[in-house]
Amino acid sequence: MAPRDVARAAGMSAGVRALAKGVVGTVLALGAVLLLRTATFPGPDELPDWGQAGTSRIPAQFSETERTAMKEALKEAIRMPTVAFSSENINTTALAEFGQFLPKVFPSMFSTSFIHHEVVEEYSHLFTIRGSNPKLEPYMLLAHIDVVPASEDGWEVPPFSGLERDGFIYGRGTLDNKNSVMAILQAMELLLRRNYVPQRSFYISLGHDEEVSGKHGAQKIAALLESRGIRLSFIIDEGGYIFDSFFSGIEKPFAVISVSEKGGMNLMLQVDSAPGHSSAPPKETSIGILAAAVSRLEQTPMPNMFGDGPEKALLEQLAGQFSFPLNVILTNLWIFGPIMKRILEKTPVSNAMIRTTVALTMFNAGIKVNVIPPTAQATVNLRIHPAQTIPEVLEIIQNIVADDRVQYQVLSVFNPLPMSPYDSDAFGYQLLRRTIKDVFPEVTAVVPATCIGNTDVRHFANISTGLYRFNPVILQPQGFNSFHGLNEKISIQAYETQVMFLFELIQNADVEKVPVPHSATHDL
Ligand SMILES: CCCCCCCC/C=C\CCCCCCCC(=O)N[C@@H](Cc1ccccc1)C(=O)O
Ligand SMILES: [Zn+2]
Ligand SMILES: [Zn+2]
Repeated sequence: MAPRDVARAAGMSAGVRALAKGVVGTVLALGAVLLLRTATFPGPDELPDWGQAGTSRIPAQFSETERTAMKEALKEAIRMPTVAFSSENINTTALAEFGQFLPKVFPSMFSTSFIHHEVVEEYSHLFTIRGSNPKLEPYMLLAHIDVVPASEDGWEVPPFSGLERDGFIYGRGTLDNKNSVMAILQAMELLLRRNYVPQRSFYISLGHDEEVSGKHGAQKIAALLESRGIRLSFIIDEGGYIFDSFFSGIEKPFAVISVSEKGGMNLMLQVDSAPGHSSAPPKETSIGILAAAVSRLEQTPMPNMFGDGPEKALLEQLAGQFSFPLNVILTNLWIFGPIMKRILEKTPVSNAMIRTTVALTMFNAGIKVNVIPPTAQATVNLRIHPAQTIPEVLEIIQNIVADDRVQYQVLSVFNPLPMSPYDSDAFGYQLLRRTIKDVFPEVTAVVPATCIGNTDVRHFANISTGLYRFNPVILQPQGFNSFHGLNEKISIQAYETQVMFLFELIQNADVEKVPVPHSATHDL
C-alpha cells in the first residue's frame, strides 16, 4: 500500500461522523432499554509500575555537545544515498560507505568487550550485546539502512542533502528508516559512555534491502540466528507510530503497535490468443479478455474479515478517546459491529485493515499498432488478511475471474504473520506501552493493529512469537505522506525523543517479567 493512503484515512472522520449522526437516534432509543457499556479501558496512566530497572537507573539527559553530535550524525547518515532500486540493483557504494561510517560515530559500539559486531551479506549489520543475566531471554531492535529512490523534483531541499531548516532535518530516510538505525545505535552509545551494562542480552539488526524484500539482509540475519539456535523474547521494528490529528474525533495522539502483518502475493495473469491483422479484429482479443478479468478483480472486494484480527480491540481501546456518542458505539461493538464493519470499508487504510486487498500494478500487452497481440499479461499485488490462507485467496480469485482462458502464475507469495500477543503477560508489548507512557505523556491510548504493509520483522517469525512494529515518532498526515514521498523530514526534537525512548526502553527491558497490574479488574 502507499503509506500516503493513511492520510486519506483522515477522511474517515467524516464517515464516522456520518455514522454517529445516523445511529445517534438508535443509540438513544436503545439506551433506554439496554445497559450500554461505556469506555473503561485503561490509559497508560493506569499501567503497572515497573519500578527501577536494576539499582542504578541512568537518567535520559543529554548534554548540548551530545545533542549537537547526534543531529550531525543523522545528517551525515542521510547524505549517503543508500538507495535500493530492486533486489538486483542497490547502491553498494553508499551501503559500503555507511558501514565505514558507523564505527566513526559510534566508537563504543565497536570497542566494548560485551558487544560483538558482524557484517552479514556485505552490507547488513548484526550487533550482539551480551547482558549480565543469562536467564533473561534476549530481544532484538530492528531497522533498515536502505531507502527508496528520490529525485529532486518537488523537494524543498535535495533529498540526500541532510539539510537543517526550521528545526527539521530533511532527506530521504529521515523517517524511513535511518532515524531508527541511528537512534538505536545512538541510544546504546550514550548508555555505554555512562558505563551501562545491560542485564538482558539483545541484538541490533540493521538490514540493507528492506525496501526490496529483505531477502539478502534481514532474512539472512534471521537464518543465521536460527542456525545458532537463538530464540528471542520479542523484536521491535518499524510499522506502527503515534498518530496525531488523523481523526477529528480524537483530540490526543494515540500509539499504534502493529501486532500482525498481512501476507503478500504477486500474481501474474496471462491470456494468449491468435495474433492477426488489426483491420479484421476478432470479437475478443487477449487484451480485452484480460482487461475484463482484472476489472472484475478490482470491482469485487474480497470478504470483509472485521472481527478476525486485532481491529475490534483497536476500536474498543480507542473508544475512550472519543466523545459521546462515538465512545458508546465503539465500546458496544457487540451491537454496532455490523455498521462499523461497513464504515471501515470506506477509506483505503481502514479497508486494508479488514480484508485482503488486490492492487493491479502492471499490465503488458501488444507489440505493434496494427497487430492483434498474441499475449497479454497483468500483475496483481495482493496483501492477504491474517484470517485468510493463500489457497483460499487463490480460489476466490479464480471464482471472480471465472474465465478459463486466463492462466495464472504465482510470482512470489508469503503467508500473513501470526498475531503476536498483546495481553497483560506479553512482555514486549507491555514494555513498549510502559516506555510510551514514560516518554510520551500526551499519548492516552496504545492500541494493537495489523500492519498493512510489510516489514523486515516478518523474516524472524521462526525465532520469536513477539513481533512488534512500532517507531516512537509522532506522525501527522503530512508526515505520513512523506514516507516514500516528497520532503521527508524529522524535527530535531522528534529525533532526540526517539533516542530518549530507546535509551529508556533498553533500561526498561532489564526486568525479569511483566509486573502484576495495580488493579486486577483492568485489562491491559
Ligand atoms: C482507526 C485507526 C487506524 C490506524 C491504522 C494505522 C495502521 C497502521 C499500520 C501500518 C502502518 C503502515 C506502515 C507501512 C510500513 C510499510 C513498509 C513498506 O513499504 N514495506 C514494503 C516492503 C516490501 C515488501 C515486499 C517487496 C518489497 C518491499 C511493502 O510493504 O511494500
Ligand atoms: Zn521502512
Ligand atoms: Zn519504506
